[in-house]
Amino acid sequence: MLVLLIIYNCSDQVLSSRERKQAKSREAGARSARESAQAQNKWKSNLASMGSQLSKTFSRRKSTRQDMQKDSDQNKSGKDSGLPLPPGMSQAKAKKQHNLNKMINESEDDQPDSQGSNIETGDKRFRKDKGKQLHSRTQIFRYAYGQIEKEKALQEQNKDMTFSGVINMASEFEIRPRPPIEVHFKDLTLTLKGKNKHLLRCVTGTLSPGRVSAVMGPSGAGKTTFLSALTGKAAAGCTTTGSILINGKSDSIQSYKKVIGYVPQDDIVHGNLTVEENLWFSARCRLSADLAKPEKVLVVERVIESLGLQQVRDSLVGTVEKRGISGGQRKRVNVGLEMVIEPSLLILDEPTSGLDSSSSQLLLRALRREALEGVNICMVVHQPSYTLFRMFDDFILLAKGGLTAYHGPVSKVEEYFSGIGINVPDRVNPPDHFIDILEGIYKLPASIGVSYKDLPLRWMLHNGYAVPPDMLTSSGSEASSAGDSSAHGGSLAAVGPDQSFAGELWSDVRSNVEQKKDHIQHNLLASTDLSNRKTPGVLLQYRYFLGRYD
Ligand SMILES: Nc1ncnc2c1ncn2[C@@H]1O[C@H](COP(=O)(O)OP(=O)(O)OP(=O)(O)O)[C@@H](O)[C@H]1O
Repeated sequence: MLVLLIIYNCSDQVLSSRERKQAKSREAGARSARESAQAQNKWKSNLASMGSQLSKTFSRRKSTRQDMQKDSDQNKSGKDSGLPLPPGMSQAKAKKQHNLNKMINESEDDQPDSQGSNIETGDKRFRKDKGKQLHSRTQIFRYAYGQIEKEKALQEQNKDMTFSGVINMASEFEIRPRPPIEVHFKDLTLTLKGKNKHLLRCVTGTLSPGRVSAVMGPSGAGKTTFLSALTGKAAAGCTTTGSILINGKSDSIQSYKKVIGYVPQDDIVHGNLTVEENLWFSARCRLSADLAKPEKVLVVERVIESLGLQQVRDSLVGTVEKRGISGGQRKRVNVGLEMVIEPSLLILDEPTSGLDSSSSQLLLRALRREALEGVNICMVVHQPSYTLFRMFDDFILLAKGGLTAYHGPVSKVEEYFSGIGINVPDRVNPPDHFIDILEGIYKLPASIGVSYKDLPLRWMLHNGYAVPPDMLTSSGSEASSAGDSSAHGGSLAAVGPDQSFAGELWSDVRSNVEQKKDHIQHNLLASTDLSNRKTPGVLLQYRYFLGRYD
């Protein structure tokens, strides 16, 4: 008993001293990497300015060039002073030349040492050895921060680079681009079993790698349902029709679950762990098991850096009883948990809700950076500011009843709606205006001859999609029933008002039984893994769960 008490009392101290050591190594690694990056930048700029100075001087006199070379050689060997001047060179010119040579030598000295360059981004030896040379924590952190500094510089240089440009750059610098996942869905329809109620209807479109898509629409339109359908989680209790193609093949989306990140509306963080421990737990369990430790450190540090979590990395996330980090930081940790698994497809349900404008922008910038590596990102977002809205590539606007009112580039949405006579008034945020229309809050003028209930049908006809006969019979009335009824539950063919109480009860019971049955089937059916990633086994994951990170 006494021994147990001693162990219990000492365990906290052991852990905190380990954390202190870890923090020290990290700081040392980060400092060294930053100094190395600064030295490299200085060296590069010195070299560039010297290049121009040299070419000017060289072009002036050929004979001087020979002398300069001689002088430079002498300088390097330490015999630069007290020597007779070369014939034809004045004292002033010789002094200038001496300074130039000194600069060359200084900059060569400043160049990062062999160990530093050994662990820089894209170092082939390091990549081949998979980090075997890096033993100490400081070395590992130095590698990670060296890489992050380099990526930052590259990003700065290539602000306006396209996805394909980044892929080329990535291969040049040996940055791993993610295996791309393109999701194409056609006539995706989800009907609640037993109730014959549509939650999604005839949704057609494509989510492409390297793009960030925003899903918006009135409350209850089916945005969360759409995200769940994309990740293959909507099967329980629903009949799904239509097709989903992954990279052009009709494989199950579940086969790629190891490379799909899903951030639900609710928290998925562990309140009793620190921010860093949360991220490490996710990374260790879900990254490839054979990824070298320095690479894992790099992934985690990169996410901490890009989500602005440095200040709170060692803070407890917190629970209801024990207050931890702020709500906005907590949201970012939730996103970070899925970012550290290096997903190819990242689905997020309202990650910016409750965040102020600058935190939302920070988060979106971090996601845009992921997209540059080829990640396909799709997220539900509520009332984004105009600046935030313009940061998305694609826009999916859902109407009530799970129908699509628009799906295409953000840059084209206003053009499309103005084509049907709907113009965004001055100083009104376009997505807010379209959602107000779909809610029926903003009344469209009769002169344009379009009711808000017709917008999904308009979209289908505009794209030449097949329209279900019931929607065609009367352009307004059927679609309108989608809008109206969904206000009470999102149904096109919902339970009729004349249905008896017993009938309603029976359909509820049937629906519940169907949902439970599907849920069990869904959990039992194993799908073939096509993700090409081997994650740690259950036992190892359990070990990670029991211990904290090392
Ligand atoms: N399993 C289910 N059983 C019954 N109805 C469901 C089920 N899942 C979703 N719905 C209904 O489908 C409609 C769409 O729900 P969903 O959560 O997708 O809407 P949303 O657009 O994400 O809403 P919000 O913006 O308010 O979060 C809602 O009316 C909801 O009640």
